[in-house]
Amino acid sequence: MNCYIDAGNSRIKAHLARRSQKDVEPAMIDWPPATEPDAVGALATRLEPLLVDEKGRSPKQIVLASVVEDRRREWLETAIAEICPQAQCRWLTVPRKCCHVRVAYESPEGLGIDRFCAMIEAHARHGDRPLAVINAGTAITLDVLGADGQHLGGLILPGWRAQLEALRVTTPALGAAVESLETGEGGAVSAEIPEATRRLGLGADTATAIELGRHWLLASGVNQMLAVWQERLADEGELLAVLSGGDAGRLVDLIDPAIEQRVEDDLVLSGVVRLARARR
Ligand SMILES: Nc1ncnc2c1ncn2[C@@H]1O[C@H](COP(=O)(O)OP(=O)(O)OP(=O)(O)O)[C@@H](O)[C@H]1O
Ligand SMILES: CC(C)(CO)[C@@H](O)C(=O)NCCC(=O)O
Repeated sequence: MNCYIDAGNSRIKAHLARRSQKDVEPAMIDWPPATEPDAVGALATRLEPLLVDEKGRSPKQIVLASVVEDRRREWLETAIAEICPQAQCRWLTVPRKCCHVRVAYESPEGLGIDRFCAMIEAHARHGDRPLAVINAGTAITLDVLGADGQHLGGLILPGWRAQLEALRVTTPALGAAVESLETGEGGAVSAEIPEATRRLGLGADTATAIELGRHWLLASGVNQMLAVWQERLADEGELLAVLSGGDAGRLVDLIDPAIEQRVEDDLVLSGVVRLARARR
């Protein structure tokens, strides 16, 4: 039995699998807060149900794809060693080329492993046409692939929560409005925006102005980028936008219906499994 882990900045996703298993069934946990005095212990408690199955069996090999800083990487390594000391950990790195995808970065190791895994999985699923692979996580990344698997490069944008966090830190006087959006009342604010206001795109109170601001920032950036690359790659076929990540459902609502689009929730973790099993 192997375990595949996608360690993102907000959450950790894991899939416990037998070698022959095809479907990826992700389980998800949050990182312990930075203020947690026993971060490793707290992480091990959260992680154990993901690593040990109902019969008490744990994996022989744990394959990890991580985009977090060294400190949380060490927490993860130590927590895993506590839960299943016999398991061998294998940290994936980005190769120049694998699974028919060739990385645009001059130094492939500089590219996020989550972006690479999402690209190889999207290309394996839809590789006969150009793709925009969009990962709407803590950061939103958007990578363009030619129909032949050549990565043409990408964009990194602050994600939904990160945009609020930036305003909270840099403009403290907006704190109350930001907090109303962050604490879930934000969901209510955004749900209560009347359809006409949504289309006009202007807020007449601070929380709505912030909510519509991030709506339009992402909608205009992403749609403009998709329109440009749809046109540039027209000779290779119609561009398909493949979305994954915690905010994929929100982002897909903002994408121009003229662009073909699909939400595929398990994209990164499936790509982790694909990369781990690939012959290189
Ligand atoms: N329960 C939740 N916990 C954390 N984030 C959530 C939750 N529900 C929705 N989200 C949204 O999902 C986003 C995180 O998505 P995801 O879990 O895919 O990111 P990640 O893989 O941890 O981050 P990244 O890969 O960008 O480092 C958050 O920015 C937030 O807006
Ligand atoms: C951009 C994020 C944070 C998105 O998860 C991750 O892919 C990452 O840390 N990337 C490294 C930098 C890069 O991809 O250029």
